[in-house]
Amino acid sequence: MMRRLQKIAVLGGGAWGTALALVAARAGRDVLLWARDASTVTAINETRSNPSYLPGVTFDAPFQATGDLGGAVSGCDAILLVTPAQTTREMAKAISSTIEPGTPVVLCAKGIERSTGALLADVLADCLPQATPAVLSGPSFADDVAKKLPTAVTVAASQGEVADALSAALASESFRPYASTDVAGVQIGGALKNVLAIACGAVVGRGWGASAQAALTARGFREMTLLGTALGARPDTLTGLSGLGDLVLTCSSAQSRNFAFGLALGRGTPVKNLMSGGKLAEGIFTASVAVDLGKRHAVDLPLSTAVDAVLREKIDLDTALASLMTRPLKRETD
Ligand SMILES: NC(=O)C1=CN([C@@H]2O[C@H](COP(=O)(O)OP(=O)(O)OC[C@H]3O[C@@H](n4cnc5c(N)ncnc54)[C@H](O)[C@@H]3O)[C@@H](O)[C@H]2O)C=CC1
Ligand SMILES: O=C(CO)COP(=O)(O)O
Repeated sequence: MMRRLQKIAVLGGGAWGTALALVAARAGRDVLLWARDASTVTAINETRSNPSYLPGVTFDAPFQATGDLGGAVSGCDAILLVTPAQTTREMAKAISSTIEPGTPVVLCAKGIERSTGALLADVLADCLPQATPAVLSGPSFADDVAKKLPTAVTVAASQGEVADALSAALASESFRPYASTDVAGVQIGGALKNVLAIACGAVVGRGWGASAQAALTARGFREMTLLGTALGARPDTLTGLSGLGDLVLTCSSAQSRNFAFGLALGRGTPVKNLMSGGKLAEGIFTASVAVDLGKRHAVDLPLSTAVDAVLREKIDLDTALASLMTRPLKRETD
């Protein structure tokens, strides 16, 4: 059995990093959060809150923040990496000289590296080979988690005992991790659901109705299943919390930033206005790389392709809908 993981470093001072630091602190761990922005470090240490990212939440369990990355990582038992997906490589490189061999690094971002098409665990294997990669994903809004609302997620590592130890380190009465060994499957569900949530938001924003929203969610799940299994995901992972569970959450709630992005798009906000600034919507980055992966693995991804084409302003939403509705008829499971 693995030893208890007591000292946890959380890298990333945004909404999800802060919520996960609270999760670990509630579970009785010693937590140090690293944030890039000095104002976040000061707010966490002096006001027990992170008003820029989690307004209205005062922490109910103790943890400290620091701006010293090496100091946060040095001597820790596990690292939760919670910066945006596209920063994974630079973050992994930045901690490579400090991390102890074998330390679990839990990928908490939801995305695929845009420049290479690599899953984030493969990015870690590439530039931080001394770490033990793990993934945490599932239906979990940072705000809900920070407010101690009941949440369940999946934690995967290729060695089951690592996944079990991480689950035990984070579990509390309001946060229930399920352990898995399907590292690829857990990553793919979390990445793809963001693209589909943009599409669902657009359907709602454009007023195309709840029937279309449900159809898109179900056909989106089909895309997730086809691409996921082509990339090595296990089907039972994709029907679990990190796949179907998260897809249902983000395809149905404007609390999702990806859904909210699509909603604004559907209501007529131009793509270029939505792209400039605003909240992080990881699906924007994942859409094009999902399409590339689909081509590479000969998997047809009509919904992700439509989202990508709309985001690139190659087609508008009405054209996207028309092209989806008039595709050649086919058997549902073909
Ligand atoms: N917010 C949520 O409900 C959930 C978010 N996630 C995932 O967690 C990841 C992070 O999301 P959030 O924390 O919500 O985003 P956020 O926008 O709230 O925070 C992002 C944080 O990353 C920092 N950051 C940005 N670029 C950086 C860089 N180059 N180096 C270091 N730090 C950098 C920002 O300063 C900020 O502290 C995303 O992949 C998201 O999909 C996963 C589950 C839930
Ligand atoms: O991943 C999430 C919930 O599981 C958060 O979704 P958004 O990034 O779309 O807000």
